[in-house]
Amino acid sequence: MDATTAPHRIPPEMPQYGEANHVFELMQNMLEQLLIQQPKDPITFMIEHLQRDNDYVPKIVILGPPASGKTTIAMWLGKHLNSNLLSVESLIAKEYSSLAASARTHYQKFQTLPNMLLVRLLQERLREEDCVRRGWILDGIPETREQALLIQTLGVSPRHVIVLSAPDTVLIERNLGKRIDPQTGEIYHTTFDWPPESEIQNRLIVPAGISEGETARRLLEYHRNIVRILPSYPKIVKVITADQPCVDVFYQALTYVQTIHRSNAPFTPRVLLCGPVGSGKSRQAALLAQKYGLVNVCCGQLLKEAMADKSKYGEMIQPFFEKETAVPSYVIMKVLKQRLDQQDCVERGWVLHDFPRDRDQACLMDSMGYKPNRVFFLNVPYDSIIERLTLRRTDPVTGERAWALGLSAAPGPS
Ligand SMILES: Nc1ncnc2c1ncn2[C@@H]1O[C@H](COP(=O)(O)OP(=O)(O)OP(=O)(O)O)[C@@H](O)[C@H]1O
Ligand SMILES: Nc1nc2c(ncn2[C@H]2C[C@H](O)[C@@H](COP(=O)(O)OP(=O)(O)O)O2)c(=O)[nH]1
Repeated sequence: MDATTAPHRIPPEMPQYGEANHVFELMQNMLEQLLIQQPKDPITFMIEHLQRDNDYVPKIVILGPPASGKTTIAMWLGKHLNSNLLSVESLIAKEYSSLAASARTHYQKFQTLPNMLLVRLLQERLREEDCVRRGWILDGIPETREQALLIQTLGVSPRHVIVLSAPDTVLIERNLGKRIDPQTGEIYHTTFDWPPESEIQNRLIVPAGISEGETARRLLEYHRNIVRILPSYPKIVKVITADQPCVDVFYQALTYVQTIHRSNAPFTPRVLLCGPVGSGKSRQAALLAQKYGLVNVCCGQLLKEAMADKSKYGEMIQPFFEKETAVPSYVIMKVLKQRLDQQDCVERGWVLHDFPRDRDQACLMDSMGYKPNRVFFLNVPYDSIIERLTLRRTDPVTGERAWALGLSAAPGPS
């Protein structure tokens, strides 16, 4: 096939640049907001969106039955992440908002809000600069599937949804000990979280709606709704047991909200296997190559092939093999570059082993622009390695390795 009909070669720098700068996610988030907000002037909107650079601010929903600790965890997360805590109470308490004023009236009468009113209140709040810049944490919102769907049509999509769970009996018992500081809004508990300062202790109040009957009624309401809400958030829900100390719940929640979900960006695996001889690099490389369609690149094998082909690098390598001395890193890197730049490695990705073997080689590889995006270090006890190496057999024809115990050999490098 001549150069005019050969497929267009994607230079390896392109996918690497896209991955390193999260270009795909950047464009995907901007496009998502563009289609949701439908601004009159898309160009200005896109420029402002990109300048805001708020694609990774917290967008968290915390759901759970009464007394499961939603507000407690939401408050602690809000402080830790410097983000905004939004609950029904905080939304209707908003000042200088006619919407909030009418919501307050309705809430005082019926202790609940119509779905559309709540969602419009939420939309008004999320558009404010602090929520745009520092993200938000919804405490107990949405309460119903209808609210979840309405919120989604507004384009408000959380990145992480945490669902707290605990047995009803535990929650009914727990709620009886709930106390609130009217000055700060902080939540305490007569048994699990009692403030040390006597000044705070003295001013704590017993909140409404914590009696056994009231909690049981709210639990019934919650169980009926939650099963219909969760399907709105496939793949981003994490259930955390709330029947454990608050601090443990908090740290599990914090760990989860700090994870970044896999994006839909095209991903070319560039895997590096490190580890002592006999740790299983060749075997794992062969299995990874087989499973994910990667190119299995064994550095040692490459050097032998270069010598067998009597290529110019092969002639440079030959003397070092004959004298059984280390081949200079820059020569190895040239052979490696030749292989990793081939179309199959660029398109399918690669799994490399037997190189780099030291820091200098790793820095050389990095400086040449070959940056693995997954690195595994195989750590095996010394005795196991000795046993494996004594039992290892290599096929002189195919180079495949197997165990003297008859373990089938995984396919060798390609
Ligand atoms: N993991 C926990 N272990 C023990 N007590 C907890 C735990 N989490 C919260 N609490 C206590 O339980 C009570 C209820 O907590 P919180 O108000 O945060 O729950 P909630 O889910 O927001 O409840 P509601 O939905 O009724 O507002 C508080 O007194 C709080 O201190
Ligand atoms: N028990 C056990 N043995 C393994 C495993 N991976 C590889 N082996 C065996 C197969 C080989 O005979 C020997 C060394 O494996 P290898 O893949 O050649 O090691 P490496 O020198 O490439 O790192 O150990 C493994 O995961 N478990």
